[in-house]
Amino acid sequence: MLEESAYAAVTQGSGLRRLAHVLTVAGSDSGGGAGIQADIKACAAACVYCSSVITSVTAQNTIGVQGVYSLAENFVAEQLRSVLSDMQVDVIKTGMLPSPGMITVLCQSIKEFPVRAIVVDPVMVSTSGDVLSGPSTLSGFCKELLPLADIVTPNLKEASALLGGISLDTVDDMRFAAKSIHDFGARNVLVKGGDLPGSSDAIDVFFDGEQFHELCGPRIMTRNTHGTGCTLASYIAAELAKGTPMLQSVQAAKSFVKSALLYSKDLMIGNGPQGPFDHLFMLKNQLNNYAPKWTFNANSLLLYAVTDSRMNKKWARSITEAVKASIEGGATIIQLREKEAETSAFVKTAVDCMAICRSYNVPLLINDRIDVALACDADGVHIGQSDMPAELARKILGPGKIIGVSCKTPAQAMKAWTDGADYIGCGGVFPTNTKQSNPTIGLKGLETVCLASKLPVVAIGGIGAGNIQSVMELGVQNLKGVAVVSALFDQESVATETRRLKSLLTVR
Ligand SMILES: Cc1ncc(COP(=O)(O)OP(=O)(O)O)c(N)n1
Ligand SMILES: Cc1nc(C(=O)O)sc1CCOP(=O)(O)O
Ligand SMILES: [Mg+2]
Repeated sequence: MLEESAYAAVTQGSGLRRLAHVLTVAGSDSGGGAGIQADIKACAAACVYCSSVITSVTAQNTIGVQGVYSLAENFVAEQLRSVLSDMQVDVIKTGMLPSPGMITVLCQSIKEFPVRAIVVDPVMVSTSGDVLSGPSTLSGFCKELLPLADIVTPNLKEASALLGGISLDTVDDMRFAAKSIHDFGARNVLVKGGDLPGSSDAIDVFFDGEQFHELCGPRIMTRNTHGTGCTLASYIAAELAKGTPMLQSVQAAKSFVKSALLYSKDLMIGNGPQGPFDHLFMLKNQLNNYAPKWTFNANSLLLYAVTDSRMNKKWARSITEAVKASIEGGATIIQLREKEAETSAFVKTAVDCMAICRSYNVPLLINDRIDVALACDADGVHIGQSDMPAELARKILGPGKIIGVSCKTPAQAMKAWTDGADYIGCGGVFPTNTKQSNPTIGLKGLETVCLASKLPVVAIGGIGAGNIQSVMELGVQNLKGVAVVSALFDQESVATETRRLKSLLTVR
Protein backbone atom coordinates (compact mmCIF):
# COMPACT_ATOMS: atom_id res chain seq x y z
CA MET A 1 0.00 0.00 0.00
CA LEU A 2 2.71 2.46 1.04
CA GLU A 3 4.87 1.42 -1.90
CA GLU A 4 2.03 1.90 -4.32
CA SER A 5 1.09 5.33 -3.09
CA ALA A 6 4.57 6.51 -2.17
CA TYR A 7 5.84 6.03 -5.68
CA ALA A 8 2.48 6.67 -7.35
CA ALA A 9 3.28 3.73 -9.56
CA VAL A 10 0.86 1.90 -11.77
CA THR A 11 1.77 -1.62 -12.80
CA GLN A 12 0.87 -2.25 -16.39
CA GLY A 13 -0.06 -5.62 -17.91
CA SER A 14 3.53 -6.13 -19.10
CA GLY A 15 4.81 -5.96 -15.52
CA LEU A 16 6.38 -2.56 -16.23
CA ARG A 17 5.53 0.24 -13.87
CA ARG A 18 4.63 3.73 -14.77
CA LEU A 19 4.50 6.82 -12.59
CA ALA A 20 1.58 9.17 -12.24
CA HIS A 21 2.62 12.08 -14.46
CA VAL A 22 1.99 15.83 -14.38
CA LEU A 23 3.08 18.12 -17.23
CA THR A 24 3.63 21.68 -16.12
CA VAL A 25 3.36 24.43 -18.73
CA ALA A 26 4.83 27.46 -17.01
CA GLY A 27 7.62 30.01 -16.73
CA SER A 28 11.08 29.48 -15.28
CA ASP A 29 12.02 31.31 -12.04
CA SER A 30 15.80 31.70 -11.93
CA GLY A 31 15.53 32.05 -8.12
CA GLY A 32 14.06 28.55 -7.93
CA GLY A 33 11.16 29.45 -5.62
CA ALA A 34 8.22 29.62 -8.02
CA GLY A 35 7.30 28.67 -11.59
CA ILE A 36 8.57 25.51 -13.22
CA GLN A 37 11.08 24.94 -10.43
CA ALA A 38 8.39 24.99 -7.72
CA ASP A 39 6.12 22.79 -9.82
CA ILE A 40 8.75 20.09 -10.26
CA LYS A 41 9.62 20.12 -6.56
CA ALA A 42 5.95 19.98 -5.50
CA CYS A 43 5.34 16.99 -7.77
CA ALA A 44 8.51 15.33 -6.48
CA ALA A 45 7.29 15.85 -2.91
CA ALA A 46 4.01 14.18 -3.89
CA CYS A 47 6.02 11.32 -5.48
CA VAL A 48 4.72 12.12 -8.97
CA TYR A 49 6.73 12.49 -12.19
CA CYS A 50 6.79 15.98 -13.66
CA SER A 51 7.68 16.97 -17.22
CA SER A 52 7.93 20.63 -18.14
CA VAL A 53 7.15 22.91 -21.07
CA ILE A 54 8.71 26.33 -20.55
CA THR A 55 6.73 29.31 -21.78
CA SER A 56 8.96 32.08 -20.53
CA VAL A 57 12.26 32.59 -18.77
CA THR A 58 12.31 35.13 -15.95
CA ALA A 59 15.31 36.73 -14.30
CA GLN A 60 14.04 36.68 -10.75
CA ASN A 61 15.20 36.56 -7.15
CA THR A 62 13.86 37.23 -3.66
CA ILE A 63 13.74 40.97 -4.42
CA GLY A 64 11.60 40.84 -7.54
CA VAL A 65 11.48 40.16 -11.28
CA GLN A 66 14.34 41.81 -13.16
CA GLY A 67 13.48 40.54 -16.66
CA VAL A 68 11.11 38.36 -18.68
CA TYR A 69 12.00 36.61 -21.93
CA SER A 70 9.08 34.78 -23.50
CA LEU A 71 9.68 31.89 -25.86
CA ALA A 72 8.27 31.84 -29.39
CA GLU A 73 4.78 30.35 -29.51
CA ASN A 74 5.77 27.78 -32.13
CA PHE A 75 8.60 26.59 -29.90
CA VAL A 76 6.18 26.16 -27.00
CA ALA A 77 3.98 24.17 -29.38
CA GLU A 78 6.99 22.02 -30.27
CA GLN A 79 7.76 21.28 -26.61
CA LEU A 80 4.12 20.36 -26.01
CA ARG A 81 4.15 17.98 -28.96
CA SER A 82 7.42 16.39 -27.82
CA VAL A 83 6.01 15.54 -24.40
CA LEU A 84 2.38 14.80 -25.19
CA SER A 85 3.03 12.67 -28.28
CA ASP A 86 5.45 10.42 -26.42
CA MET A 87 4.58 10.27 -22.73
CA GLN A 88 1.39 9.30 -20.98
CA VAL A 89 0.57 12.52 -19.16
CA ASP A 90 -2.22 12.28 -16.56
CA VAL A 91 -2.67 15.93 -15.69
CA ILE A 92 -1.58 19.24 -17.25
CA LYS A 93 -0.94 22.10 -14.87
CA THR A 94 -0.58 25.60 -16.30
CA GLY A 95 1.24 28.59 -14.86
CA MET A 96 2.61 31.67 -16.60
CA LEU A 97 1.12 32.00 -20.12
CA PRO A 98 2.50 35.34 -21.27
CA SER A 99 0.61 35.89 -24.55
CA PRO A 100 -2.82 35.18 -26.09
CA GLY A 101 -1.08 33.09 -28.78
CA MET A 102 0.49 30.90 -26.10
CA ILE A 103 -2.98 30.17 -24.68
CA THR A 104 -4.27 29.23 -28.13
CA VAL A 105 -1.31 26.93 -28.76
CA LEU A 106 -1.85 25.23 -25.38
CA CYS A 107 -5.60 24.75 -25.93
CA GLN A 108 -4.96 23.22 -29.34
CA SER A 109 -2.50 20.76 -27.80
CA ILE A 110 -4.95 19.84 -25.03
CA LYS A 111 -7.61 19.10 -27.61
CA GLU A 112 -5.19 17.04 -29.73
CA PHE A 113 -3.78 15.09 -26.75
CA PRO A 114 -6.51 14.80 -24.08
CA VAL A 115 -5.41 14.17 -20.50
CA ARG A 116 -7.34 13.25 -17.35
CA ALA A 117 -7.43 16.71 -15.83
CA ILE A 118 -6.32 20.30 -16.39
CA VAL A 119 -5.28 22.46 -13.43
CA VAL A 120 -5.07 26.16 -14.22
CA ASP A 121 -3.13 28.52 -11.99
CA PRO A 122 -3.89 31.94 -13.50
CA VAL A 123 -0.46 33.45 -12.89
CA MET A 124 -0.69 37.15 -13.67
CA VAL A 125 1.35 39.05 -11.13
CA SER A 126 4.36 37.79 -9.13
CA THR A 127 4.43 37.93 -5.32
CA SER A 128 6.69 40.98 -5.69
CA GLY A 129 3.96 42.73 -7.73
CA ASP A 130 5.59 42.36 -11.16
CA VAL A 131 3.28 41.67 -14.12
CA LEU A 132 3.92 38.21 -15.65
CA SER A 133 0.94 37.99 -17.95
CA GLY A 134 -0.75 41.18 -19.09
CA PRO A 135 -4.42 42.11 -19.67
CA SER A 136 -4.16 41.06 -23.36
CA THR A 137 -4.30 37.42 -22.25
CA LEU A 138 -7.53 37.80 -20.23
CA SER A 139 -9.98 37.16 -23.04
CA GLY A 140 -8.21 33.98 -24.28
CA PHE A 141 -7.86 32.85 -20.73
CA CYS A 142 -11.57 33.13 -19.97
CA LYS A 143 -12.92 32.03 -23.35
CA GLU A 144 -10.42 29.34 -24.38
CA LEU A 145 -8.64 27.91 -21.34
CA LEU A 146 -11.16 28.08 -18.49
CA PRO A 147 -13.77 25.97 -20.32
CA LEU A 148 -11.12 23.19 -20.46
CA ALA A 149 -10.12 23.52 -16.80
CA ASP A 150 -11.03 20.96 -14.16
CA ILE A 151 -9.93 23.44 -11.53
CA VAL A 152 -8.69 27.02 -11.56
CA THR A 153 -6.89 28.46 -8.51
CA PRO A 154 -6.89 32.29 -8.54
CA ASN A 155 -5.79 34.39 -5.59
CA LEU A 156 -7.84 37.47 -4.78
CA LYS A 157 -5.97 39.71 -7.25
CA GLU A 158 -6.25 37.17 -10.04
CA ALA A 159 -9.92 36.48 -9.35
CA SER A 160 -10.56 40.21 -9.45
CA ALA A 161 -8.66 40.56 -12.75
CA LEU A 162 -10.62 37.67 -14.29
CA LEU A 163 -13.84 39.45 -13.30
CA GLY A 164 -13.00 42.88 -14.70
CA GLY A 165 -11.36 44.36 -11.60
CA ILE A 166 -14.17 43.98 -9.04
CA SER A 167 -13.12 44.40 -5.44
CA LEU A 168 -13.03 41.27 -3.28
CA ASP A 169 -12.94 42.10 0.41
CA THR A 170 -14.98 39.46 2.20
CA VAL A 171 -15.62 35.72 2.17
CA ASP A 172 -19.01 36.46 0.57
CA ASP A 173 -17.20 38.34 -2.22
CA MET A 174 -14.97 35.27 -2.66
CA ARG A 175 -18.03 33.04 -3.01
CA PHE A 176 -19.43 35.40 -5.61
CA ALA A 177 -16.09 35.34 -7.47
CA ALA A 178 -15.90 31.53 -7.35
CA LYS A 179 -19.38 31.24 -8.80
CA SER A 180 -18.72 33.84 -11.50
CA ILE A 181 -15.45 32.16 -12.55
CA HIS A 182 -17.27 28.83 -12.59
CA ASP A 183 -19.63 30.40 -15.13
CA PHE A 184 -16.67 30.72 -17.55
CA GLY A 185 -16.68 26.92 -17.74
CA ALA A 186 -14.09 25.79 -15.16
CA ARG A 187 -15.56 22.76 -13.38
CA ASN A 188 -14.12 23.64 -9.97
CA VAL A 189 -12.85 26.95 -8.61
CA LEU A 190 -10.58 27.58 -5.64
CA VAL A 191 -10.42 31.28 -4.71
CA LYS A 192 -7.47 31.68 -2.36
CA GLY A 193 -8.00 34.21 0.40
CA GLY A 194 -4.45 34.44 1.71
CA ASP A 195 -4.52 38.22 1.15
CA LEU A 196 -7.99 38.79 2.59
CA PRO A 197 -7.78 41.91 4.79
CA GLY A 198 -8.67 41.71 8.47
CA SER A 199 -8.48 37.93 8.77
CA SER A 200 -6.03 36.11 11.01
CA ASP A 201 -6.64 32.90 9.04
CA ALA A 202 -6.07 31.93 5.44
CA ILE A 203 -9.57 31.15 4.16
CA ASP A 204 -9.99 29.67 0.69
CA VAL A 205 -13.35 29.20 -1.00
CA PHE A 206 -13.82 26.04 -3.06
CA PHE A 207 -16.82 25.77 -5.38
CA ASP A 208 -17.62 22.62 -7.35
CA GLY A 209 -20.58 24.03 -9.24
CA GLU A 210 -23.04 22.93 -6.57
CA GLN A 211 -21.51 23.33 -3.15
CA PHE A 212 -19.22 25.84 -1.50
CA HIS A 213 -16.57 24.73 0.99
CA GLU A 214 -14.64 27.17 3.14
CA LEU A 215 -11.17 25.74 3.67
CA CYS A 216 -9.62 27.41 6.64
CA GLY A 217 -5.98 27.30 7.75
CA PRO A 218 -3.78 29.35 10.04
CA ARG A 219 -1.84 32.20 8.45
CA ILE A 220 1.83 31.27 8.87
CA MET A 221 3.95 34.28 9.69
CA THR A 222 7.00 33.97 7.45
CA ARG A 223 8.76 35.87 4.66
CA ASN A 224 9.17 32.59 2.80
CA THR A 225 5.92 32.47 0.84
CA HIS A 226 7.29 32.90 -2.69
CA GLY A 227 5.91 30.14 -4.90
CA THR A 228 2.98 29.06 -2.73
CA GLY A 229 0.46 29.49 -5.57
CA CYS A 230 2.50 27.42 -8.06
CA THR A 231 3.12 24.79 -5.41
CA LEU A 232 -0.51 24.51 -4.36
CA ALA A 233 -1.71 24.08 -7.95
CA SER A 234 1.04 21.57 -8.76
CA TYR A 235 0.32 19.52 -5.65
CA ILE A 236 -3.38 19.45 -6.57
CA ALA A 237 -2.35 18.27 -10.05
CA ALA A 238 -0.09 15.59 -8.56
CA GLU A 239 -2.87 14.27 -6.31
CA LEU A 240 -5.31 14.23 -9.22
CA ALA A 241 -2.72 12.34 -11.26
CA LYS A 242 -2.65 9.67 -8.54
CA GLY A 243 -6.42 9.36 -8.74
CA THR A 244 -7.33 11.32 -5.60
CA PRO A 245 -10.79 12.99 -5.82
CA MET A 246 -10.86 16.76 -6.39
CA LEU A 247 -11.77 18.11 -2.94
CA GLN A 248 -9.35 15.72 -1.23
CA SER A 249 -6.62 16.78 -3.67
CA VAL A 250 -7.20 20.41 -2.74
CA GLN A 251 -7.14 19.58 0.98
CA ALA A 252 -3.96 17.53 0.62
CA ALA A 253 -2.32 20.38 -1.30
CA LYS A 254 -3.30 22.93 1.34
CA SER A 255 -1.97 20.69 4.05
CA PHE A 256 1.31 20.22 2.16
CA VAL A 257 1.79 23.96 1.66
CA LYS A 258 0.99 24.67 5.30
CA SER A 259 3.52 22.08 6.47
CA ALA A 260 6.17 23.32 4.02
CA LEU A 261 5.70 26.91 5.24
CA LEU A 262 5.88 25.84 8.87
CA TYR A 263 9.06 23.85 8.26
CA SER A 264 10.64 26.68 6.28
CA LYS A 265 9.59 29.54 8.53
CA ASP A 266 13.13 30.42 9.52
CA LEU A 267 14.91 29.59 6.24
CA MET A 268 17.09 32.35 4.83
CA ILE A 269 17.64 32.16 1.07
CA GLY A 270 18.38 35.50 -0.60
CA ASN A 271 18.22 38.94 0.95
CA GLY A 272 14.93 40.22 -0.46
CA PRO A 273 11.54 40.41 1.23
CA GLN A 274 10.08 37.30 -0.37
CA GLY A 275 11.96 34.07 0.22
CA PRO A 276 11.35 30.60 -1.19
CA PHE A 277 10.52 27.63 1.02
CA ASP A 278 11.70 24.05 1.20
CA HIS A 279 9.43 21.68 -0.74
CA LEU A 280 11.38 18.59 0.18
CA PHE A 281 11.25 19.02 3.94
CA MET A 282 9.87 15.52 4.26
CA LEU A 283 13.15 14.05 3.08
CA LYS A 284 14.70 15.53 6.19
CA ASN A 285 12.23 13.67 8.35
CA GLN A 286 13.94 10.35 8.85
CA LEU A 287 10.74 8.37 9.04
CA ASN A 288 9.27 9.94 5.88
CA ASN A 289 5.70 10.20 7.09
CA TYR A 290 4.21 10.62 3.66
CA ALA A 291 0.59 9.86 4.50
CA PRO A 292 -1.38 13.03 3.79
CA LYS A 293 -2.75 14.78 6.83
CA TRP A 294 -6.35 14.77 5.68
CA THR A 295 -6.52 11.13 6.68
CA PHE A 296 -7.34 12.48 10.19
CA ASN A 297 -11.10 12.35 10.55
CA ALA A 298 -12.39 14.45 13.46
CA ASN A 299 -15.37 12.10 13.80
CA SER A 300 -12.97 9.51 15.20
CA LEU A 301 -12.91 11.61 18.40
CA LEU A 302 -16.47 10.47 19.26
CA LEU A 303 -15.58 7.90 21.93
CA TYR A 304 -11.94 8.35 22.77
CA ALA A 305 -10.55 5.64 25.10
CA VAL A 306 -7.50 6.64 27.16
CA THR A 307 -5.77 3.70 28.86
CA ASP A 308 -4.42 3.58 32.42
CA SER A 309 -2.01 0.82 33.44
CA ARG A 310 -2.88 1.10 37.14
CA MET A 311 -6.56 0.40 36.47
CA ASN A 312 -5.87 -2.46 34.10
CA LYS A 313 -3.53 -4.03 36.67
CA LYS A 314 -6.23 -3.69 39.31
CA TRP A 315 -8.64 -5.62 37.11
CA ALA A 316 -5.95 -8.16 36.13
CA ARG A 317 -5.94 -7.55 32.42
CA SER A 318 -3.21 -6.58 30.00
CA ILE A 319 -3.23 -3.30 28.11
CA THR A 320 -3.70 -5.14 24.85
CA GLU A 321 -6.75 -6.94 26.25
CA ALA A 322 -8.13 -3.61 27.45
CA VAL A 323 -7.54 -1.94 24.09
CA LYS A 324 -9.14 -4.80 22.16
CA ALA A 325 -12.19 -4.83 24.46
CA SER A 326 -12.68 -1.08 24.17
CA ILE A 327 -12.54 -1.23 20.38
CA GLU A 328 -15.00 -4.12 20.34
CA GLY A 329 -17.29 -2.06 22.56
CA GLY A 330 -17.19 0.83 20.07
CA ALA A 331 -14.24 3.10 20.97
CA THR A 332 -13.36 5.20 17.93
CA ILE A 333 -9.79 6.20 18.86
CA ILE A 334 -7.30 4.93 21.46
CA GLN A 335 -4.65 6.74 23.45
CA LEU A 336 -2.00 4.77 25.32
CA ARG A 337 -1.46 6.77 28.52
CA GLU A 338 1.02 4.66 30.40
CA LYS A 339 2.51 6.96 32.99
CA GLU A 340 4.33 4.26 34.92
CA ALA A 341 5.67 2.07 32.12
CA GLU A 342 9.37 1.75 31.45
CA THR A 343 10.36 2.72 27.93
CA SER A 344 11.14 -0.77 26.63
CA ALA A 345 7.86 -2.19 27.99
CA PHE A 346 5.94 0.81 26.66
CA VAL A 347 7.35 0.36 23.15
CA LYS A 348 6.53 -3.36 23.18
CA THR A 349 2.96 -2.73 24.34
CA ALA A 350 2.59 0.06 21.80
CA VAL A 351 3.73 -2.19 18.95
CA ASP A 352 1.21 -4.86 20.02
CA CYS A 353 -1.59 -2.31 20.37
CA MET A 354 -0.74 -0.84 16.95
CA ALA A 355 -1.28 -4.27 15.40
CA ILE A 356 -4.69 -4.52 17.10
CA CYS A 357 -5.73 -0.98 16.16
CA ARG A 358 -4.61 -1.39 12.52
CA SER A 359 -6.66 -4.58 12.23
CA TYR A 360 -9.78 -2.65 13.33
CA ASN A 361 -8.83 0.52 11.44
CA VAL A 362 -8.96 2.55 14.67
CA PRO A 363 -6.25 5.23 15.18
CA LEU A 364 -3.81 4.81 18.07
CA LEU A 365 -2.14 7.79 19.73
CA ILE A 366 0.62 7.81 22.33
CA ASN A 367 0.41 10.05 25.39
CA ASP A 368 3.40 12.37 25.95
CA ARG A 369 6.07 10.20 24.30
CA ILE A 370 7.03 11.30 20.78
CA ASP A 371 9.88 8.77 20.81
CA VAL A 372 7.52 5.87 21.55
CA ALA A 373 5.10 7.07 18.86
CA LEU A 374 7.94 7.07 16.33
CA ALA A 375 9.24 3.71 17.49
CA CYS A 376 5.90 1.95 17.01
CA ASP A 377 4.78 4.07 14.01
CA ALA A 378 1.65 5.11 15.93
CA ASP A 379 -0.91 7.32 14.23
CA GLY A 380 0.06 10.24 16.43
CA VAL A 381 0.51 11.68 19.90
CA HIS A 382 -1.40 13.54 22.57
CA ILE A 383 0.61 16.19 24.39
CA GLY A 384 -0.14 18.62 27.20
CA GLN A 385 0.94 22.16 27.97
CA SER A 386 4.05 20.99 29.81
CA ASP A 387 5.02 18.28 27.30
CA MET A 388 6.98 18.68 24.04
CA PRO A 389 5.69 21.89 22.37
CA ALA A 390 3.26 21.03 19.57
CA GLU A 391 5.19 23.02 16.96
CA LEU A 392 8.29 20.97 17.67
CA ALA A 393 6.30 17.73 17.79
CA ARG A 394 4.96 18.55 14.31
CA LYS A 395 8.51 19.13 13.07
CA ILE A 396 9.64 15.80 14.41
CA LEU A 397 6.59 13.78 13.40
CA GLY A 398 5.97 15.29 9.99
CA PRO A 399 2.61 16.15 8.42
CA GLY A 400 1.25 12.61 8.35
CA LYS A 401 0.76 12.11 12.09
CA ILE A 402 -2.13 13.19 14.29
CA ILE A 403 -1.28 15.64 17.06
CA GLY A 404 -3.68 16.43 19.92
CA VAL A 405 -2.98 19.12 22.51
CA SER A 406 -4.58 19.58 25.97
CA CYS A 407 -6.09 23.07 26.32
CA LYS A 408 -7.99 24.76 29.12
CA THR A 409 -8.18 28.26 27.65
CA PRO A 410 -9.02 29.96 24.32
CA ALA A 411 -5.42 31.23 24.06
CA GLN A 412 -4.04 27.69 24.36
CA ALA A 413 -6.54 26.51 21.73
CA MET A 414 -5.42 29.25 19.34
CA LYS A 415 -1.77 28.34 19.84
CA ALA A 416 -2.50 24.64 19.22
CA TRP A 417 -4.01 25.63 15.89
CA THR A 418 -1.10 27.77 14.77
CA ASP A 419 1.37 25.13 15.98
CA GLY A 420 -0.12 22.62 13.56
CA ALA A 421 -2.19 20.40 15.90
CA ASP A 422 -5.14 18.39 14.57
CA TYR A 423 -7.45 18.50 17.59
CA ILE A 424 -7.54 19.67 21.18
CA GLY A 425 -8.48 17.82 24.37
CA CYS A 426 -10.36 20.15 26.70
CA GLY A 427 -10.87 19.63 30.43
CA GLY A 428 -11.18 18.70 33.17
CA VAL A 429 -14.80 19.20 32.51
CA PHE A 430 -15.70 17.51 35.81
CA PRO A 431 -13.55 16.57 38.82
CA THR A 432 -11.51 13.40 38.32
CA ASN A 433 -9.45 11.05 40.46
CA THR A 434 -7.45 9.85 37.47
CA LYS A 435 -5.27 12.95 37.13
CA GLN A 436 -3.95 14.63 40.26
CA SER A 437 -4.40 18.38 40.87
CA ASN A 438 -6.31 18.90 37.67
CA PRO A 439 -8.26 22.20 37.63
CA THR A 440 -11.91 21.81 36.58
CA ILE A 441 -13.30 24.15 33.92
CA GLY A 442 -16.91 22.90 33.92
CA LEU A 443 -19.32 22.79 31.00
CA LYS A 444 -19.16 26.58 30.67
CA GLY A 445 -15.36 26.52 30.36
CA LEU A 446 -15.61 23.73 27.79
CA GLU A 447 -18.11 25.73 25.75
CA THR A 448 -15.91 28.84 25.85
CA VAL A 449 -12.86 26.93 24.61
CA CYS A 450 -14.89 25.15 21.90
CA LEU A 451 -16.25 28.44 20.59
CA ALA A 452 -12.75 29.89 20.41
CA SER A 453 -11.15 26.80 18.90
CA LYS A 454 -10.51 26.41 15.20
CA LEU A 455 -9.76 22.76 15.79
CA PRO A 456 -12.12 19.91 16.66
CA VAL A 457 -12.43 19.34 20.40
CA VAL A 458 -12.73 16.26 22.59
CA ALA A 459 -13.91 16.81 26.18
CA ILE A 460 -12.12 15.05 29.05
CA GLY A 461 -12.24 14.74 32.82
CA GLY A 462 -14.74 12.93 35.02
CA ILE A 463 -16.96 11.92 32.11
CA GLY A 464 -19.10 8.77 32.43
CA ALA A 465 -22.58 7.39 31.85
CA GLY A 466 -24.15 9.89 34.26
CA ASN A 467 -22.99 13.08 32.56
CA ILE A 468 -21.89 12.15 29.02
CA GLN A 469 -25.10 13.47 27.50
CA SER A 470 -24.86 16.80 29.31
CA VAL A 471 -21.49 17.27 27.59
CA MET A 472 -22.69 16.48 24.09
CA GLU A 473 -25.90 18.49 24.65
CA LEU A 474 -23.76 21.63 24.64
CA GLY A 475 -24.34 21.26 20.92
CA VAL A 476 -21.23 23.17 19.85
CA GLN A 477 -20.40 22.20 16.29
CA ASN A 478 -16.70 21.42 16.80
CA LEU A 479 -17.19 19.40 20.00
CA LYS A 480 -16.70 15.99 18.44
CA GLY A 481 -16.68 13.61 21.39
CA VAL A 482 -15.56 12.60 24.85
CA ALA A 483 -12.31 11.12 26.14
CA VAL A 484 -12.72 8.70 29.00
CA VAL A 485 -10.39 6.79 31.32
CA SER A 486 -11.96 5.39 34.51
CA ALA A 487 -15.51 5.00 33.17
CA LEU A 488 -14.08 2.47 30.69
CA PHE A 489 -11.02 0.97 32.34
CA ASP A 490 -11.74 1.07 36.08
CA GLN A 491 -14.60 -1.33 35.43
CA GLU A 492 -15.07 -5.06 35.41
CA SER A 493 -16.01 -5.29 31.74
CA VAL A 494 -14.38 -2.75 29.42
CA ALA A 495 -16.43 -3.88 26.42
CA THR A 496 -19.75 -3.57 28.28
CA GLU A 497 -18.95 -0.11 29.61
CA THR A 498 -17.70 1.09 26.25
CA ARG A 499 -20.90 -0.17 24.63
CA ARG A 500 -22.96 1.65 27.26
CA LEU A 501 -21.22 4.98 26.64
CA LYS A 502 -21.36 4.50 22.88
CA SER A 503 -25.09 3.94 22.97
CA LEU A 504 -25.54 7.11 25.05
CA LEU A 505 -23.48 9.04 22.48
CA THR A 506 -25.35 7.77 19.48
CA VAL A 507 -28.88 8.00 20.90
CA ARG A 508 -30.97 10.57 19.01
C1 LIG B 1 -7.70 13.59 24.89
C2 LIG B 1 -6.84 14.04 26.00
N1 LIG B 1 -7.01 15.26 26.48
C3 LIG B 1 -6.21 15.69 27.50
C4 LIG B 1 -5.22 14.89 28.01
C5 LIG B 1 -4.28 15.37 29.08
O1 LIG B 1 -2.97 15.52 28.58
P1 LIG B 1 -1.88 16.23 29.50
O2 LIG B 1 -2.40 17.56 29.87
O3 LIG B 1 -0.58 16.15 28.82
O4 LIG B 1 -1.87 15.33 30.77
P2 LIG B 1 -1.41 13.80 30.84
O5 LIG B 1 -2.41 12.95 30.17
O6 LIG B 1 -0.09 13.69 30.19
O7 LIG B 1 -1.36 13.54 32.30
C6 LIG B 1 -5.10 13.62 27.46
N2 LIG B 1 -4.17 12.76 27.91
N3 LIG B 1 -5.90 13.21 26.47
C1 LIG C 1 -5.83 12.44 31.40
C2 LIG C 1 -6.70 13.57 31.76
N1 LIG C 1 -6.52 14.82 31.27
C3 LIG C 1 -7.39 15.68 31.75
C4 LIG C 1 -7.41 17.11 31.40
O1 LIG C 1 -8.17 17.85 32.02
O2 LIG C 1 -6.69 17.49 30.50
S1 LIG C 1 -8.48 14.98 32.82
C5 LIG C 1 -7.75 13.49 32.63
C6 LIG C 1 -8.22 12.26 33.32
C7 LIG C 1 -9.53 11.79 32.81
O3 LIG C 1 -9.82 10.61 33.44
P1 LIG C 1 -11.30 10.17 33.82
O4 LIG C 1 -12.02 9.94 32.55
O5 LIG C 1 -11.09 8.92 34.60
O6 LIG C 1 -11.88 11.26 34.65
MG1 LIG D 1 1.00 14.94 28.93
